[in-house]
Amino acid sequence: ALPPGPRPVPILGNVLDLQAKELWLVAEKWAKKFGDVAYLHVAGQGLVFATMDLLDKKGSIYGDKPTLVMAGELCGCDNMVAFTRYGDTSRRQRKLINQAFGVQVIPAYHPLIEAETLSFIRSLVADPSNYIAHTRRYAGGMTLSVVYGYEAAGNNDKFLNLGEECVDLLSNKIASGGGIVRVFFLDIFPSLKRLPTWAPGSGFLIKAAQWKAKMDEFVDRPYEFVKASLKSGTYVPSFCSMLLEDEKKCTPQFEFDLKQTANSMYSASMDTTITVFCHFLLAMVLHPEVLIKAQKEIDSVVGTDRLPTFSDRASLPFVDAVLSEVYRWGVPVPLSLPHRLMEDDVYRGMLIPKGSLIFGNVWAITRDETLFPNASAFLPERYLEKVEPALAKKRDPRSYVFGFGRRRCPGVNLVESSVWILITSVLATLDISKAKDSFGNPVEPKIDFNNSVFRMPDHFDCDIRPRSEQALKLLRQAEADRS
Ligand code: HEM
Repeated sequence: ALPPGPRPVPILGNVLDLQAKELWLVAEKWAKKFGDVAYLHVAGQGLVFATMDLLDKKGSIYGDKPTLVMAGELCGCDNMVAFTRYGDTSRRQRKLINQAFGVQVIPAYHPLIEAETLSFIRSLVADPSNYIAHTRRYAGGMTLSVVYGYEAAGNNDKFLNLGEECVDLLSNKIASGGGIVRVFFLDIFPSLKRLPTWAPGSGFLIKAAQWKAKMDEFVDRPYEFVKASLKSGTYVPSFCSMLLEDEKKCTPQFEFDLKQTANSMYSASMDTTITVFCHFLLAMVLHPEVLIKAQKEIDSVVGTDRLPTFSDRASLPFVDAVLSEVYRWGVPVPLSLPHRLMEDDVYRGMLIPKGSLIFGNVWAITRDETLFPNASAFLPERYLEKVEPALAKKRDPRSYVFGFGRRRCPGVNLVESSVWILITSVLATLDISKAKDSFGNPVEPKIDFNNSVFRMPDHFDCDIRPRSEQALKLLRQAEADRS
């Protein structure tokens, strides 16, 4: 039999069950009611919400991606790494990413990451309320630099703006998780894509053509920048320039792979990092006791005469616990990205049909009270407890917030370094608290989630300021040392 799930209506199935703005909240209820696998369908297309290691265990049959008519065929995103079908292309793409961001390569970027972190903190001090734009500049600027050798010109840079626009199009219009039904409608009735553009209800075709033009620009323009700078000899060494130097290797296929992969690395780095940083900020605003405890740890290990560096990490276990809890409590991608099952599978006697789309029910895992007592509370201390290695792995948010199996996020090594130094440096130099109204009373942050793929809080007010004169002096000093 199929796994259990909410009762479908005839023909259209569970369309109505999938309409929620924060679909992960509903998916958590399914996990409670139906267990670790819930099955739904939309006009026969199976959807599985899984809370356990289904996706990891049989990687070879769970590593595929769906062909999405809207995102792929109509909007030209089918060669983005997160959408490529499992096989030679996805293997070639992931090999390239590993060359850029494999665990052994990351230390080479430490100086760049430290410089970008410093510039991020400077921007936060100068203009604290624009923390989202600064984080985009930080994460996007870093990937633009590593991948294309391109230095972004401030927050208003043309490639950063293009990235912002296209990632938003992609996650909220073209391939949204919550708006899943919109995608499926076309995937289930693909003949709709042949509607003439004058036909009633065909507005989406015109939109798709506009979106495709934008997405093509997003893929082509930064790549053309590298090619042009290589030709004129003005290039700054980068992942692309390094691979393009060897002309013998530059077959059209290779260039196509490189261009797509470079774009995927750039596009995947921004909203993810913004989401994680916003959750960190929010946690600090709501939990001043955690902020103070983390600052004390940094002061006792690093002192106040220098900024933290990567070599301090092993001596800062509480800061590491804060980062783990930010991942778990914030859940940046709460339903992960869907995988496609390549053949029928039997799990605990239940049949999961070939072609089903499998969503990691990551939100439900993070709210599981047996793994995380008092799960909705922000409690970094839970990660300081010594537990059996197997349980520690199960509780480690890195086992699920970066996705699963053969499609697990290949940017994770970069994130582990860049987000760690980012929050450690912020804790060392800045104070974060609730915003104040005109009478000086603290204002509760207003939290809302309106992005369907990333659990990204809308902008909320908070107060960010230097911790002390000494912290400002250190920042100025570090800047002078770099220039
Ligand atoms: C805090 C930041 C990040 C988080 C939380 C995150 C999370 C994720 C998740 C949940 C997936 C889906 C995995 C799956 O389908 O099972 C994913 C895929 C991906 N991520 Fe990340 N990511 C982050 C940053 C980055 C960065 C900086 C890069 C740049 C290299 C990156 C590149 C990718 C790519 C290319 C994929 C598609 C992989 C594939 O389908 O084979 N991510 N990420």
